[in-house]
Amino acid sequence: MNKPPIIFNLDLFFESAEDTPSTIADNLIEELGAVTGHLDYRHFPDGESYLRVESEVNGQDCLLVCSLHDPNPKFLPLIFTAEVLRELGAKRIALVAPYLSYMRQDKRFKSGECITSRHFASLVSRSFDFLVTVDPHLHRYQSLDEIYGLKSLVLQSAPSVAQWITQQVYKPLLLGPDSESEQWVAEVARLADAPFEVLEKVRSGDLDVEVSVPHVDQYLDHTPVLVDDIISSGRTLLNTLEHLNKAGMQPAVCIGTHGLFGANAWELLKAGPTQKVVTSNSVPHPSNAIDLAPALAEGLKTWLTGS
Ligand SMILES: O=P(O)(O)OC[C@H]1O[C@@H](O)[C@H](O)[C@@H]1O
Repeated sequence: MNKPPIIFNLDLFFESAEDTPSTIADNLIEELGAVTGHLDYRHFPDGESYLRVESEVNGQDCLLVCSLHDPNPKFLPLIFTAEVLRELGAKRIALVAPYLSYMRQDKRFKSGECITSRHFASLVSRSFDFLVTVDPHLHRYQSLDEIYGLKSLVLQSAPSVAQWITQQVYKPLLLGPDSESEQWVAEVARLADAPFEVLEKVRSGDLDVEVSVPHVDQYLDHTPVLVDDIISSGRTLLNTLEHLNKAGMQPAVCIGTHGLFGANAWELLKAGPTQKVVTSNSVPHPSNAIDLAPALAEGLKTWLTGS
């Protein structure tokens, strides 16, 4: 019989005690009947990393769970862990990154800009055998294969999001804030059996976003549900909320698959004309309400039982 996979929760080293704890790794251990991997990770006085694998990994599949928000401080420890596991004889090494960072700069918009998505992908691909993620920000890329050189599995949050909406929202009207969001909102609407509209957004800077007023007259008795893949500065949702409010719609429910909540985005959104702000647990946060572990576990089972 195959030995159970070993799951290392890298998030443990990057969350302070006050933060919302990451639930994905624990839930996956349960769903997959996996074993908890133990690492000793700390910093030397000069800031360099010390890392020791305390579990026996020889011949075993190892899964590294790492929510890749705030990716820069996590990246070196992540790569060091994968490399030492390989040296210690791990059979295969998977990166479980429910939120996959560095997908948004997919083009050189101004001369000299670094297309960070490509270089991040190439670095990750050197150290891992497999990558599983949820709703990566595929805008100009059609698939991860365009930039990643390893086997990958992309899962959709739509079934889990649709289930949450069906259970929690009365008469929902699903709204995507821009054309990029159509891919998510259309699928969620289909699964939740609800109507949807996609609005128009013009972004003229990191914090400068304008969203068109939608034609919502026929939906005034519906609960608007804004669905997007990422909440970062929150500007896209805040702008949309403002317009919906002016158009006389009820306070909206906001759903972001990945809640990054930069600066004061969370406070601003909570204070805005919104009923509720909800995210998946891809990034640990008080807004987490949608568990992605069951979907990730299903995807990982296929990889674990494959050759
Ligand atoms: O407006 P913020 O929250 O900064 O950014 C999130 C938006 O930026 C896009 O790339 C995402 O798809 C989402 O619509």
